[in-house]
Amino acid sequence: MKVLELLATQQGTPRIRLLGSAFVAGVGSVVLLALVNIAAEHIARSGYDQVDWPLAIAFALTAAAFFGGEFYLVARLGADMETVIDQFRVRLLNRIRRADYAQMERVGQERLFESITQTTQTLSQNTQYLAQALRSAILTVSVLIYILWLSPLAFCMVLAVTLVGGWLYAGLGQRLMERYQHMMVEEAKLFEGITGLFDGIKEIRLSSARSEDFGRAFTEVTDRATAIRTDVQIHGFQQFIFGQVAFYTLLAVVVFVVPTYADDFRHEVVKVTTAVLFMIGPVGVLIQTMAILAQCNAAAERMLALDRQLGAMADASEVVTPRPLPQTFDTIHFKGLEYTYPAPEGEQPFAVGPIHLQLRRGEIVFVTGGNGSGKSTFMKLLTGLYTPHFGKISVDGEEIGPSTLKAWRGMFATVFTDFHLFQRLHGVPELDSAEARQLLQWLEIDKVTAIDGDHFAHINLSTGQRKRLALLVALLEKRPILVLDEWAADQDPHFRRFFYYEILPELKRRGLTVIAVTHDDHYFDAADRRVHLEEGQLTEIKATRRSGEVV
Ligand SMILES: Nc1ncnc2c1ncn2[C@@H]1O[C@H](COP(=O)(O)OP(=O)(O)OP(=O)(O)O)[C@@H](O)[C@H]1O
Repeated sequence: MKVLELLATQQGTPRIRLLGSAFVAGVGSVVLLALVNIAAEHIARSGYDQVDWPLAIAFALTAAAFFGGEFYLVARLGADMETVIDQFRVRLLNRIRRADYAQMERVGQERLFESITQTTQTLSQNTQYLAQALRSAILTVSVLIYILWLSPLAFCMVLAVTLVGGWLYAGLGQRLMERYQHMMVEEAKLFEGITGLFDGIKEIRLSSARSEDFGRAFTEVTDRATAIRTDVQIHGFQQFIFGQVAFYTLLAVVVFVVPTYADDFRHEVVKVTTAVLFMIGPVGVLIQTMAILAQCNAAAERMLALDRQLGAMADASEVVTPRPLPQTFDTIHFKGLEYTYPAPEGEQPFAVGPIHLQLRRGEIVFVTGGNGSGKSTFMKLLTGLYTPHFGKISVDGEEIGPSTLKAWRGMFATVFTDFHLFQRLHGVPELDSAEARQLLQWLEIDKVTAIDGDHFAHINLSTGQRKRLALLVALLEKRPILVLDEWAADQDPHFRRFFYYEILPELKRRGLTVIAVTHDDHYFDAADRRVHLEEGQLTEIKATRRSGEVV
């Protein structure tokens, strides 16, 4: 059971607690059943004249222990399950934070998002059914043990029918589970389709051909999802009917078959039949919750598989002891850096490099190149998001390896084209509110937002304004190298000029090294150097500074 495996990942002793309360509930149920049978036997033998107080008190005490154990079992399982889901969600998110970026890109964010949210939701919504299924399983096993005590032959036959029935039932369950997993995959595609509709609503509105094509494709996806969902329901019901048939077969075996082989069974037949009837409730609940249990099991399996998958994707820097790099540097060397994307068979993969480049502290370097020339890939290589397949990076002669990778990444503050602006200033060391206010004014953004404690008052702004806030965060991070990817593209002409001729020189004066991807050929003279990418190959371009100096 993957659910129990998942439960075992929780710190503390949830399994021992569960087994303890399960034992109390199981033993309690059998003693209750035995007391009822003993009382009935007394009445049958001696008639009824007054309440059998010792038996009645024993019944009341056992019932109290039984219900107490059951209550604890159900309540604890719910609480333990919630805790384990919470711990596991945090564990998965931590694994994502520490996973290799390139591998994460390959897996795809939607898949990870869907896996984490859907599986935790399935488990969280069904914890009460899980507890009921566990309680029913315990009662069933306890009653079977009681039947063994009453009549070994009846037990063997009941067990044989239960095992054969259980085996066939499990086979049906396996088929149900496969279909359920298939259904989850189809539903994930459905979810992706809906996300695509909202994300691409402009593109869809503007092209009726695209809109119709999208509609057709989406209908195919929903049809498939509906068909597999119906199939899951049919298989779930088939399994339910089979469970009922198996139960009545069990009763028939007790009443018609066992007495044929055991002469003295007539003394026990009523007790065994009572015991089998006592099982009706728990077995019924087990049957009803089996489909839910299968869903929870599939969800738990996906969570465990995701955990293993993310564990195997751990970033190289996470498995070694990190070492710091000097706070300042003079030169950075890139020697023969190469990176190739995996490509489908028969297709030419896109490759960047070999790149040979030397960066000096305090330089403003522009990176130019046409669309798809590899600028963003180069930026990811440069900042350590991608690990080069060949070549090396060294800072003042010290080669970057897994142990210095974190420190290397820590040298960069970035604003990528697909940047994300967090409302809270995560990771900004000792926020100086006077400096933050000055930066807000300098970046001409103080009229539309403010910094309130450790977060921005508003971030629901235009892309250009949000980019200014992202730049502000990057500057507050106080890293020696600032990487900007087409930062000025969303700024108005006034602020674009201000950025190239005021902001960049001021950052240089403050000692920052700036590496900026840009298409703004009017402002190429704002850079100290320009490197150009074409089909992944980097070359240095002789540039003329504003002053007329050729560099
Ligand atoms: N995640 C990826 N997986 C596979 N190939 C990729 C991936 N990202 C980029 N590529 C390939 O690398 C090429 C260069 O992409 P890159 O984003 O680096 O170019 P770019 O110069 O930044 O382009 P643009 O100016 O359009 O943003 C793309 O054309 C694509 O073929």
